[in-house]
Amino acid sequence: MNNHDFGIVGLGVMGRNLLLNIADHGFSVVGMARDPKKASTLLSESEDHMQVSATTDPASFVRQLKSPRAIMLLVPAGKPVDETIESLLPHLEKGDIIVDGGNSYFTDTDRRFIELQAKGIHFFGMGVSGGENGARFGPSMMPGGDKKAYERLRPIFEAIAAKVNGEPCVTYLGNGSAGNYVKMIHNGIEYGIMQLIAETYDLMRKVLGIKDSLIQETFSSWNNTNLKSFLIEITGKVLNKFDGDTDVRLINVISDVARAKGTGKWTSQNAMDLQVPVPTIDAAVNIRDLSKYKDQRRQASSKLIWESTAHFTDDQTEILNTLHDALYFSIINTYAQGMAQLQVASEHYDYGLNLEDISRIWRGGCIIRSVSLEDFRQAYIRDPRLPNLLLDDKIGSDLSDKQKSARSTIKLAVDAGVAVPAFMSALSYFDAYRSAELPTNLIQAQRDYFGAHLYERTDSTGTYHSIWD
Ligand SMILES: NC(=O)C1=CN([C@@H]2O[C@H](COP(=O)(O)OP(=O)(O)OC[C@H]3O[C@@H](n4cnc5c(N)ncnc54)[C@H](OP(=O)(O)O)[C@@H]3O)[C@@H](O)[C@H]2O)C=CC1
Ligand SMILES: O=C(CO)[C@H](O)[C@H](O)COP(=O)(O)O
Repeated sequence: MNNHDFGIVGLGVMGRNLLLNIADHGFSVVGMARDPKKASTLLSESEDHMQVSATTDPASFVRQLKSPRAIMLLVPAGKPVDETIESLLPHLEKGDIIVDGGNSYFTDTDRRFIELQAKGIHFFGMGVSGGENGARFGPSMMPGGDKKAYERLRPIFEAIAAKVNGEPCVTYLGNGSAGNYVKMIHNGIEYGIMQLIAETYDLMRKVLGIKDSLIQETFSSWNNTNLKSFLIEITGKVLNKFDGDTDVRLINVISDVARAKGTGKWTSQNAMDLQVPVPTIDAAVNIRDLSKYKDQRRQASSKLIWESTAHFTDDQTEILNTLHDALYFSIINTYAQGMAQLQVASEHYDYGLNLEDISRIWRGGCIIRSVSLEDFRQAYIRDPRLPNLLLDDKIGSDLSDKQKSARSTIKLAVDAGVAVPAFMSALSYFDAYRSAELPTNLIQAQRDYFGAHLYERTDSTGTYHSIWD
């Protein structure tokens, strides 16, 4: 049998669900897993109307696909991707297409493209977002690279993508590794927003002393405001889950040691390389790292004492409104940082990104989907080369109105001694970005003092050195 339209290697959370989604849309599919149990799980989850087969053998997998073959990889990033490609290569023919749908590092995608091009195999990276449910019922997908190869598979991806107002949340994004790069930034923004939500929850429980049920109700109700988004929605649901064994809210028995697969760290590392500040994403990565020092944090908690001096006179509803606006302000600042990184990266790597397209395909299906994405889309329609969302008149004036809430929230946290690094970094980013003058003239002078590194003057061109003593 060699009649399947599409094949996926890696039948874990993403691969299995994406394959079932594709089959649900009338395409015939084959999956490959090394573990036979995963192959049989795919078959057991497929429905009568679907044409699905599964195998553990690369040769049989490739044989079952129509030529030229369309194969997607959904295996962990790094070595597993190279190993999987190696296992398939002996069975492939020129003209076949491999799509890497995992969270691969973008430079790996560039390398693989060159290696596979030399063998006549089309290869492109396509970030996929939406988790388990998104993969099964409509993800957001971020393809880049080999445009002709993408065009051949476009009908499949458009059919399975999430739809917003009938528009599919997938579009060709740009050259080379653009697809994996854009997904990396998506995840960096995801880290920032998740950290901001976690800090909001911390302020509610530790500073405002709000009981669990009201915290849960508050997040749920915020999903009916301008904060409406997937991450706010699931926060309400997460906080409403009770532990079957202990009858307490599950959140209260989950360890605070946070794990990470690396895409947030990559965003920060690459931002430093490109000299684009993304402080809220950096803060989110830092706190996940700090969370791992549980023993040290325990010791420090009994040594480094601070008695809260926080006091508030506003009633609870008013304080929660302030917190709401502070969170909104900080989330928009986080998107602004990630989008600014995309704008710079687009030039630097010659991706040719269109930020309106990216905002459009992030409106549905993905983890950072939110109602604000439509506002960003409109901002990029007004100015496709907008260097920073904060410079858009509408977004800028909205944030200027909300900044007061961010300031009072941070004051409250500082007085209470509760860490809010993401809130602080978002406000500092905003304040630094809106400063026509920064104190970095002093840094220039110091550099010239100790290292004759030269400085520029505000009143004339050229570079200068002074004898400072
Ligand atoms: N989970 C999520 O929410 C999301 C994940 N992603 C990305 O998608 C990719 C897949 O993630 P996910 O489905 O969650 O991962 P899972 O761990 O659930 O599944 C990955 C599958 O890859 C196979 N695999 C593991 N190691 C190797 C290897 N060395 N060679 C070949 N196959 C291997 C395994 O199957 P077997 O051992 O049977 O071969 C496994 O089932 C990753 O890059 C991830 O970062 C992207 C978006 C969301
Ligand atoms: O890509 C994703 C969502 O968009 C994945 O869920 C991602 O792997 C989560 O990252 P981490 O494990 O580092 O929190």
